[in-house]
Amino acid sequence: MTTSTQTTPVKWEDDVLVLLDQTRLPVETIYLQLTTAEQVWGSIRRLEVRGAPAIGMAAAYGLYLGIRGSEVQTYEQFWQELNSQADYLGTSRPTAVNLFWALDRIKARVQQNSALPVDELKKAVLDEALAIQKEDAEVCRTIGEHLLTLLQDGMGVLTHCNPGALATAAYGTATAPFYLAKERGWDLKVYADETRPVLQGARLTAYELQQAGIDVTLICDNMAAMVMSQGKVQAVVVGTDRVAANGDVANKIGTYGVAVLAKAHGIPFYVAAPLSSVDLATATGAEIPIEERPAEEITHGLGKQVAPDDIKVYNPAFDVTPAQYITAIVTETGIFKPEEIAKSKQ
Ligand SMILES: CSC[C@H]1O[C@H](OP(=O)(O)O)[C@H](O)[C@@H]1O
Repeated sequence: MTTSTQTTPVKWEDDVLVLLDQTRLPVETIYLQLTTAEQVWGSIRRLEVRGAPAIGMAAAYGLYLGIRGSEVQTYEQFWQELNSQADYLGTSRPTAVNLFWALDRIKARVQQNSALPVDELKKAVLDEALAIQKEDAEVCRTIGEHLLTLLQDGMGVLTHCNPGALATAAYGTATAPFYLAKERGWDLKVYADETRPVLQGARLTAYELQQAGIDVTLICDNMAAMVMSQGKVQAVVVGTDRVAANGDVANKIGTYGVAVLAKAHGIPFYVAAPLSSVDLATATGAEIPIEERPAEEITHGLGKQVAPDDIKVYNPAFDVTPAQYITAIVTETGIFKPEEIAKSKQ
């Protein structure tokens, strides 16, 4: 199902979790071999694996790595160990709800099979992790099909951060229509915001779309208004880390500003959201936990000091775009007005 031009960020091979180290792209292609939950926790925290669906997939495999060597004998002991490992992995990053969704899904599978011996419960954990990854590729492709109905051949489309194949099992969420458009011979012109501070747009989106032969142009974040005013962009499509029940959307820092600009220029602003990112238990965006990251990501952003020693820094990794700025949220179940996002799960 995956096209050969896409890079796979997460693989389960020979009983080892293999992650493409996204901190080294686009200069180096390095694969990490992980065998413990602690290693997975560190990889998620350091952004070696990142992007909401990919974080969920990695955590799912991490949960298996955390319990596979356990010597517990009874279901009760296994359940306790599973919960302890899941709680630990859940502390790696706070904003992308896919992390918690994946861990909860595995716990539910174990609960449903509580009569099985421990060895078979372990196998069920791995099977569920594999299923999560397989389904994600299908989900992303379906989101892409829906998004394509909102776009037209020849359009300019702006995106922010990396909601791409590198963030998912395949296709990406917001980038899925770009891959599908390419398959159909359409000519979409993608504008990728570089996405400060750690440049996922420049390092990852520009890289993966270029690798796939998709027409992509890299711009600095502060060029989006100019590009829109010049009529180069007819739609914005972004990903998300969590959608609240009222249609507010958390995504990479800077997304809110792009949404305001899009509204000011009369450009539709679409959010691609797998249902694993839709969190109806969180009422509004104000309740979404926003990760704050180390000051060094700003003061030494490109491996070089670019700010004075001991400067005060504020580094929120995400912002919340209020529902009023969002034209539609696109999930695998269809296209929804933000205020009607609950219908996506019915
Ligand atoms: C489809 S992935 C959603 C999301 O993940 C990114 O965050 P990060 O790279 O920090 O994990 C970004 O917000 C993308 O839009």
